[in-house]
Amino acid sequence: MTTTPPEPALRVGGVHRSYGRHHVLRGVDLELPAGRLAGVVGENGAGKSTLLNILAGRLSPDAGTVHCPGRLGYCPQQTVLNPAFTVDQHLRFFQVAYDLPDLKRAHALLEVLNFTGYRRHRVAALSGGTRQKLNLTLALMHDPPLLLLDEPYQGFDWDTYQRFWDLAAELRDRGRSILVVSHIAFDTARFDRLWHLEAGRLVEGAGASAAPAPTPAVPR
Ligand SMILES: Nc1ncnc2c1ncn2[C@@H]1O[C@H](COP(=O)(O)OP(=O)(O)OP(=O)(O)O)[C@@H](O)[C@H]1O
Repeated sequence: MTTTPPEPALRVGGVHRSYGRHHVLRGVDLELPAGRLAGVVGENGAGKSTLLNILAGRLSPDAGTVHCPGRLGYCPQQTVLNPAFTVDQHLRFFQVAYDLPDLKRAHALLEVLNFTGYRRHRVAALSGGTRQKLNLTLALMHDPPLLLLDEPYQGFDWDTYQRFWDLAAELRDRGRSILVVSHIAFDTARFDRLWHLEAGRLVEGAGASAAPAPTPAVPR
């Protein structure tokens, strides 16, 4: 009896994207199986956010295909939060948008990321790191099979940075696929696969922007 290999969570082929005459992506190919934690690193301006926007369906490629059979969670580099609303109100809006029966998972994520105490605080009054915790929670709270995370640990303190990686490992172990995009990758050993976005294409391996875990590797 032959068994069909499981469908990858994400399959990308020959993606090109230009802004005017600036040809940013020049044939990106990528396949992400279920239950993998993968990274894309690249210098500032390499096209990482452009790629993630295309994968998330927020931007059209000029050419190429993106196949993603399930739901996805997208954590954008720029938080899309309303400063006038509280953390709880954001959770409620996204509960409706995701059609979730309850907020159990969202509240568990608040605990994991250690910001339950801010539930009634308005976004305007939150620190940058706490806003990013909310940004990440909104991307994860519906527990999708594929996560696209753009600079997800920006602004995190050391403890939260560690909590982020524990959470990512737990999601991976539950079969979720995670693609983390960053201009710099400490702790490269945490990734099952790592690509470098270079001259508009993905090159497998650490590449110039990746650094082995320095001591101390504290993100700022
Ligand atoms: N809307 C736009 N119009 C014109 N050029 C753009 C636009 N968005 C991005 N670019 C350009 O495309 C290139 C890639 O940008 P992108 O934001 O994807 O890079 P990045 O790798 O995510 O950078 P960073 O690490 O600084 O976030 C840059 O040169 C940028 O100036």
